[in-house]
Amino acid sequence: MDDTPIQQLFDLSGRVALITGASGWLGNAMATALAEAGANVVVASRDERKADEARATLPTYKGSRHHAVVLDQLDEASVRRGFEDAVTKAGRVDILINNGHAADGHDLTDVTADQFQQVLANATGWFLLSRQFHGHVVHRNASGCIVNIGSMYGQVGSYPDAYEGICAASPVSYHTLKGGVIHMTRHLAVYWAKDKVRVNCLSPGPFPGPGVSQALIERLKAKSPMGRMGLPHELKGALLLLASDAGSYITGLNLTVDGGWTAW
Ligand SMILES: NC(=O)C1=CN([C@@H]2O[C@H](COP(=O)(O)OP(=O)(O)OC[C@H]3O[C@@H](n4cnc5c(N)ncnc54)[C@H](O)[C@@H]3O)[C@@H](O)[C@H]2O)C=CC1
Ligand SMILES: O=C(O)C(=O)C[C@H](O)C(=O)CO
Repeated sequence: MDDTPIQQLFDLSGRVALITGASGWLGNAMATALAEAGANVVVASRDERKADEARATLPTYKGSRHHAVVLDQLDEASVRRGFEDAVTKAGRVDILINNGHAADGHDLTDVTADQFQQVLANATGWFLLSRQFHGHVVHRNASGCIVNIGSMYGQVGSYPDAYEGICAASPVSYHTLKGGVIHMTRHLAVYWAKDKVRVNCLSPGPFPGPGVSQALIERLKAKSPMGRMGLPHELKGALLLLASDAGSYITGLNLTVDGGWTAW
């Protein structure tokens, strides 16, 4: 019986966490959660300046140090270089958060094959980064964990009139991507469990950022059992459960944080 006190189970002191898209709306909150739990955070972004700005906002505890690397998940060479750069700067990587994404604005009627493929390519990038991370952990004979950021829209479709008259409907390519990411999580979890690499998915519900119109927020609120939108800090607890020793026996899970959206 391990009698580690509960406070220490969530403690990430001394660990290194790499997070993609950390300059974004939810990425910044999740990077902050990792830093607040004591981790050394490596902020990855396509843009060097944005990565460094996001790094500079993170709190430090007990001598933790944060770093910034450039990584475009749609470019295989950039994924490889970005990960190597993270290892060079931080010494190693223990936790990988696949969070970055860019969806197209097109729906069923007008999306082209190239646009659709481009969105699905985000899953390829997450897979390549995960595979490199897995190799790194195995090479060090260590343990590690991956958290993929899914979506409620990887589990349920959006209702057809949700966006009508307000903006383009939630894109079909994005829904396909997120469903794929949730299932890739399960597949990698099963294969890599023996290598002490846990793989889980954290799927947010509606967490509209500053650019989302009030009209759409009202529509989404009307559908949400809790009657309100999620706030970025409300992902922190779930992220730390999956990324810390508190979740040591959890792998292959899709943990949904959606105010009840997918419950009905
Ligand atoms: N905001 C929401 O309501 C929800 C968000 N999510 C998921 O949460 C994650 C974060 O979303 P938000 O913070 O809202 O989005 P955001 O647009 O604010 O941030 C996304 C970040 O990903 C980065 N990114 C885009 N393409 C990239 C690439 N090729 N390589 C590396 N980084 C790239 C962007 O630069 C940006 O920093 C995404 O995976 C999204 O699908 C899921 C459900 C709901
Ligand atoms: O990005 C997702 O996945 C969403 O669930 C999107 C939000 O619900 C939304 O449309 C408001 O940001």
